[in-house]
Amino acid sequence: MTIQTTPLPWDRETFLSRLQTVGMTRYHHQHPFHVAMNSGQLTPPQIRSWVANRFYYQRNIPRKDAAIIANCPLREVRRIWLHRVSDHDGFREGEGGIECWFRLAEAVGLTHSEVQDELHVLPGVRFAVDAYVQFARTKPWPIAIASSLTELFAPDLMQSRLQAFERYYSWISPSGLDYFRARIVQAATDSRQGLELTLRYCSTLQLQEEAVRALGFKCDVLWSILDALSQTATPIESSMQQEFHLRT
Ligand SMILES: O=C(O)c1cc(C(=O)O)c2c(n1)C(=O)C(=O)c1cc(C(=O)O)[nH]c1-2
Repeated sequence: MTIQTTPLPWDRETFLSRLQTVGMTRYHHQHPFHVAMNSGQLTPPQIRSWVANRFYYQRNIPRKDAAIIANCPLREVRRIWLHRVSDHDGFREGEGGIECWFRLAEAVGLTHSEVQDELHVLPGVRFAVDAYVQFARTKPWPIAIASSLTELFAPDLMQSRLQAFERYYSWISPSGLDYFRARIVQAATDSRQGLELTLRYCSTLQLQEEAVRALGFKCDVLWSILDALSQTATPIESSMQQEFHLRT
């Protein structure tokens, strides 16, 4: 008779280091689009395109977080997660991260309505973001929480983005960058909470391995957004080019 033994879960340090390895090797800070952006090489139309497309990500984050809350039967976890929805949506008109993103959009020369109506959102960006929301709707909530852990790596990237924008893209009004200033602090809190929940509730080896895969999946989501932006001559670029050709 063979006795089936359940493999032991990783200890906390091993689990943490597996998660960190995924982030360090696959996070979108290394994508050529980000490297070009943070070294001042993007044109105004490319910046506009990034802002208009990233808006689609921003507006879907609270839907993703609401899906996690809906799937989680533990009120102590829901209590921790709930602020993420209002951080982005605000408590009233004119507040919250999405509103800040609209201000960034206006600062780079986009109108409120073209952003709101998603006029410039690329198919690849839509597919990637929708996949993230669907992932949160359909996966066990601790796994969906683990997929948010890219945020562990976001504050450093946002800090260098902020410096790059102030240095290379001075045509953008500094008040347009408030989203990043606020988010550097929020992302640090969010990722700390997400990490504690992941380490506590992904308590079997199977869940731990799935959490590491979830983080890889999320890196792919963010990477695909930038791939789509890199490979497409966007409507924003085309209209700007037409304007340019008319003037010259
Ligand atoms: O600009 C960025 O590079 C970046 C990255 C990430 C991330 O790593 O997931 C987020 C954000 N920004 C962000 O603004 C944000 O609100 C956010 C929420 C989440 C999430 O998965 O719950 N990630 C991110």
